[in-house]
Amino acid sequence: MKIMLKTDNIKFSYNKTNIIKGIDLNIKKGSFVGIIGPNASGKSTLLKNISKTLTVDQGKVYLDKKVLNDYNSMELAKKMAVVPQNTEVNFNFNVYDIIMMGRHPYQKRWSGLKQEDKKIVKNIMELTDTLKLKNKLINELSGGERQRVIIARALAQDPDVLLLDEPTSNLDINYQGEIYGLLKHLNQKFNLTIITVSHDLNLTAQYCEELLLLKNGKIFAAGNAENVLTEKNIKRVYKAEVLIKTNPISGKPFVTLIPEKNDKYKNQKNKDFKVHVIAGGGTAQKFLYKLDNEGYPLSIGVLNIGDADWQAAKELGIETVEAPPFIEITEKEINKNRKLIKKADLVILSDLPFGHGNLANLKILLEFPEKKKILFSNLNIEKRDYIKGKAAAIWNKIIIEDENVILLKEKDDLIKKINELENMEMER
Ligand SMILES: Nc1ncnc2c1ncn2[C@@H]1O[C@H](COP(=O)(O)OP(=O)(O)OP(=O)(O)O)[C@@H](O)[C@H]1O
Repeated sequence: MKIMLKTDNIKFSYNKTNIIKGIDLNIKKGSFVGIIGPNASGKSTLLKNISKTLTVDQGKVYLDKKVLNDYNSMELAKKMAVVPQNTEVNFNFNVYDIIMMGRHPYQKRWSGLKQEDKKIVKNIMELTDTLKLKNKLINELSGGERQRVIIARALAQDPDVLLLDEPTSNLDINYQGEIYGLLKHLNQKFNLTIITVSHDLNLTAQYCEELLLLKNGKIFAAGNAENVLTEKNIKRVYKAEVLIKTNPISGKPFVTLIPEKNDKYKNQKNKDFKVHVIAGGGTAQKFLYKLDNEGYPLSIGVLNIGDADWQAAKELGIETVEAPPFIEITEKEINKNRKLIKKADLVILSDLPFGHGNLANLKILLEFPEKKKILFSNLNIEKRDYIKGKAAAIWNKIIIEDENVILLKEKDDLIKKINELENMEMER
């Protein structure tokens, strides 16, 4: 496939500070590439290097096989258009005139606007939803409106390559989707090569077929969204803890920040009282967040993968024994759970329903009569027993015979109760 833009080991410094530290790009014609990376990793500088806004110190940039520096400005403007990060315009022209400026490389000196230019601009204004702004002055527009006008002006250049630096940073959620939808449309219909810089990992994952993850002036990872947007890569590059799920509609990765793990200002209590939770079906998710927030070291199991409690445990980074859904928990998983219970100072049994698949999660409590336990008793066990009284029989045995059981009706009382137990433990 034809290479539209290529760089060979390019380097660039601002005042002797090396910013771009050797980058090789091979961008195919008609591709849609997203450059991502943390603040100051060099994304905008790279974009400026490949658009001749800044000339590289070392290495070469080729646009359609020709060295970038050999293009004159008019030739380059017909081939490549740039939507910069800062879309402020110095002169207060109206929207129509601003977009028409994009036709400038095609106009001969002294010849006025051609019918064709007018037609192209009108089409682009329709595509970008800027027609209604036609007579407004550019400096009277909102940030988002101005951004769409600047994108329209770039499209009016009818380029082969479109470079955009954070094209949706000023846009509301509706226009974010619309602009990326428009870019995808132009990419697919007209084979326009598009390179965007963005901080929006999810929009990039959704629309760009290739991602370049920059770290400190170098490419850290490149490829499709599934390979680039991994929890490990994001932790290494952004130093952020995220959870990557799959967008159920597009099948693309979806990145969620885990606030609890990234909050430097959070009161880190780091208690020394270990709590193991047995739950399922989303019966524990609320109190898991509360316990984590209180600083209790937590473990949980055995949970079905995909269950709401499993999701919460993952988000909080809790040590979890997990099992595939719809099949009975195996001896191996039970054993892992056993080990975690052994290490815990307290076990909490949530008011989960029991079936054949998870009965082992209840039975295991019989093995630990000496361990402090909190059992939620608000929901009658008979109502949660889907195996003809088997679960109820075990539950009743535990609450009758086990002296370390505390029955709790209200989940809201949980923290208070645990604090009491923790204090008793410390006094011993
Ligand atoms: N004109 C300049 N003069 C000197 N240093 C600059 C200049 N422009 C950028 N830098 C520095 O170069 C580094 C890379 O900046 P750049 O704007 O390329 O990063 P970025 O990845 O686009 O960041 P952001 O995500 O914050 O927009 C930063 O440390 C920045 O301070």
